[in-house]
Amino acid sequence: MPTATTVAALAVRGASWRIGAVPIVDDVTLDLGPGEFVALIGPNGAGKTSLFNLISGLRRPSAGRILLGGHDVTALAPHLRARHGLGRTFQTSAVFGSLTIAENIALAVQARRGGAMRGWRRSTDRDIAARAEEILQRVRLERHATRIAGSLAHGEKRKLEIALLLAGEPRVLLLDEPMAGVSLEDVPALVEVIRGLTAGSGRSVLMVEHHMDVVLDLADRVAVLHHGALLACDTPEAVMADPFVQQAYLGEQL
Ligand SMILES: Nc1ncnc2c1ncn2[C@@H]1O[C@H](COP(=O)(O)OP(=O)(O)OP(=O)(O)O)[C@@H](O)[C@H]1O
Repeated sequence: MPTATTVAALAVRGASWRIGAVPIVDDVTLDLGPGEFVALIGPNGAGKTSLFNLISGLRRPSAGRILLGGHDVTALAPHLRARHGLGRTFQTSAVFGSLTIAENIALAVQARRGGAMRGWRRSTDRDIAARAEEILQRVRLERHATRIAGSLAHGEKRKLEIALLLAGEPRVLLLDEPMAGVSLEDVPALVEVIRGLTAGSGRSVLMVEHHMDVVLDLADRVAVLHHGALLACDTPEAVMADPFVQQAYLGEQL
């Protein structure tokens, strides 16, 4: 959790989103410190995706603010929030299926470098190749670099999506159900790649995930949404022991 002296990597301040009079996200306040890993949980329909949409800018909050690294981005479009260090994966894939893994990553790095360097100097091919290689290793896909992305199983495709996100040099990553569709035997390797996203990098992660074993393994803190409101946000142990959380989810899968 950020202290008074650190600027939160992501700060959600009193964010609400209503459809008509119905609150879908209800006055949520949540801070993510640099390097912190927070899991966002809650039953189907609790408002997790809607909160992600407010943070990434796909939706404008009815009230409240979103700050990235201390900058108020509430009025900014999604691509402008990316410039403030925000990256988001989607449950649907953004991968070019007919290109290889290496080509997909190199293209993403080139897109980022080309954009960032415009008007000054463009990155050389060698810079791009070196950064693409670094990312390949970080997501542990180096042995599969020449495989066609469209032929990958869910677990590897998910790693590639994370690689494409890393090409954008994000400071805050929003991961939306990264384990969805991934076969059980591929889960541990993907968990290790995701764990590596925050380790030693100062990068922060906010992850929606239904697999509680994955949540408890990865998260520094767990935020619980219930009917759009934040019911609890604490260490995994404290949240699991919280009687309000237990009561709210009695008989429901978290
Ligand atoms: N554009 C929309 N129009 C009407 N209702 C919406 C819209 N988007 C979300 N909702 C409603 O808001 C509530 C929260 O939806 P949301 O998808 O954010 O929940 P969630 O916690 O992500 O659920 P899940 O775990 O199933 O993905 C649901 O009742 C949903 O039907």
